[in-house]
Amino acid sequence: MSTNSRLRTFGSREVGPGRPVYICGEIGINHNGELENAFKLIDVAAEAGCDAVKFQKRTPEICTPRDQWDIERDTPWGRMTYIDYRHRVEFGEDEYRQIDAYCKEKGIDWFASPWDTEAVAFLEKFGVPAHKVASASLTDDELLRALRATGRSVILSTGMSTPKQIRHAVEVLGSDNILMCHATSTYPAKAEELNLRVINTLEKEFPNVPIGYSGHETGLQTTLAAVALGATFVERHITLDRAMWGSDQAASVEPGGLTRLVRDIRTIESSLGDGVKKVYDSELGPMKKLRRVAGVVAEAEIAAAAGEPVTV
Ligand SMILES: C=C(OP(=O)(O)O)C(=O)O
Repeated sequence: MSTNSRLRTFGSREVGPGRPVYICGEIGINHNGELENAFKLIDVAAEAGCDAVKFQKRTPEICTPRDQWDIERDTPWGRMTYIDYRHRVEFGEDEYRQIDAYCKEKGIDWFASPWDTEAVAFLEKFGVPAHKVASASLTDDELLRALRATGRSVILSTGMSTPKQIRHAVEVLGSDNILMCHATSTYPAKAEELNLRVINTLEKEFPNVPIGYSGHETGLQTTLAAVALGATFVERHITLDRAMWGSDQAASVEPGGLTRLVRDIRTIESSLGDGVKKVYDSELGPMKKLRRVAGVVAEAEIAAAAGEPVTV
């Protein structure tokens, strides 16, 4: 762990205030069980400049309630039972070995949200840089304890959760290794239900925890607003095509949008600065030309004034 209590280690990178926003393209199950789709989505994320891609890892027999197993549904692969479908969209060890090798080749991190403790053990075999707790798992103490025991950084998503449940999850996980994400768990989420100021509420309530944002809205503006409000981690679902089959595709970002999102996040974070009022050297020319009453113009005085509290 870093000496700065609000920085977290994700593999070789530090995440938190003062560090570049860590941008994660959530593949989830938008690969529809096809490794080729996963590779294409990894390409899209790497080319857009994302730091990571993320998957969801479930042990179907544990995560699917027993009374749902035999319910039949139509899928692109024909009519099948729900448990067979859950297996159809789940990658196993061989596929994840290939994903791991491909991400290394592309220079992009990968990790996942384990939905059960067996999935935690599975992911641990790969030395992932972090784990994520999906909002749906925030109340699963057994899973949280297994994640804490890994000693890795854990991203805790807080959609569909009350403040009391969030505080309890933080107690179970401990606050030293977690990064918390504000989220609204509707797909797609309406702008008026994003409540982005919660990012600042969480910052105040958990002063030693970096705060991020996991978005399910359509469009990009509100995710950019989350960065302007201080999100240190951003996650959006990504897709090859929003019209593809699958429950998350419609609320996902397509390749062109992802490129713009990463570009604009980088611009916004560089524009936020350090909050210290100063006169830039580049402003001296316009100052000389435009200011009728000279005021303080000596460069030494300008340099000395940088960082002085502004009193109005
Ligand atoms: C659903 C997930 O997360 P979130 O709650 O942030 O959308 C996930 O990580 O699998």
